[in-house]
Amino acid sequence: MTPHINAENGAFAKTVLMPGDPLRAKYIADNFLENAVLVTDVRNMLGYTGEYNGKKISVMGSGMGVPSISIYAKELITEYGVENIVRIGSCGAISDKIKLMDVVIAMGASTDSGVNRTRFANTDFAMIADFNLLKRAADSAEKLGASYHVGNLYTSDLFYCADEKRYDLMEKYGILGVEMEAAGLYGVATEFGANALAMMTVTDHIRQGLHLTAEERQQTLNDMIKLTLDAVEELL
Ligand SMILES: O=P(O)(O)O[C@H]1O[C@H](CO)[C@@H](O)[C@H]1O
Ligand SMILES: O=c1cc[nH]c(=O)[nH]1
Repeated sequence: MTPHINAENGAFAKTVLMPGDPLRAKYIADNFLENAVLVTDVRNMLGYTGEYNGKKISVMGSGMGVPSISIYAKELITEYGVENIVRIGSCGAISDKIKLMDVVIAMGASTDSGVNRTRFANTDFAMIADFNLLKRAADSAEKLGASYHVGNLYTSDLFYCADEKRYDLMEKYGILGVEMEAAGLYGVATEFGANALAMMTVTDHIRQGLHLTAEERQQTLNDMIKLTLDAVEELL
């Protein structure tokens, strides 16, 4: 057990899906996994292990922001032997080329967070996804006919960012979506030798001021969960 995870040794599968919201972890366990059991609940950061088509898989909330996901991802890898972590989250789009409900697969994650510079001698380490997970996710999106984009994400420390110019710069540099954890997850996975991928559905359009309805959120969430489970099934 760790300060933040009260699961027994061996309680997690080698592949863990990580939504930000712990209730989304419960939703996935209840609706998409078989024989799911709660394995950790410290601070209500719920984690479950169950089966997908008879193969062991876990799902656990990460909380919001780089510090939160960094704690859980690090402990899962070093204390529970987790090998693959796939973040399934939401993001805001900037470019008009990206639409609400599209899926964004983060080949790389740019960030204003300082953690990766802290890690890498105050220089810039390119935070990238594991290629095998990335390819599987893109193949799964293709197979399911999802509207998806693969490229650079922006992980922000601020959800409420007053600097509008920052979005101009992001658009110019081809950022597909803004969220708050991927660069942290990629940093932890790189440091501790695991594989990571972040996939988001576009729930908000920052420029256009658009947001999904509750019903649309549920639909995109279900689609992304299915896409992700199919993408990782062969690795379970
Ligand atoms: O929907 P999740 O996975 O929580 O992701 C996004 O939503 C939260 C902000 O509302 C941040 O965690 C951001 O990254
Ligand atoms: O971090 C986030 C997540 C969803 N939507 C946003 O605009 N930002």
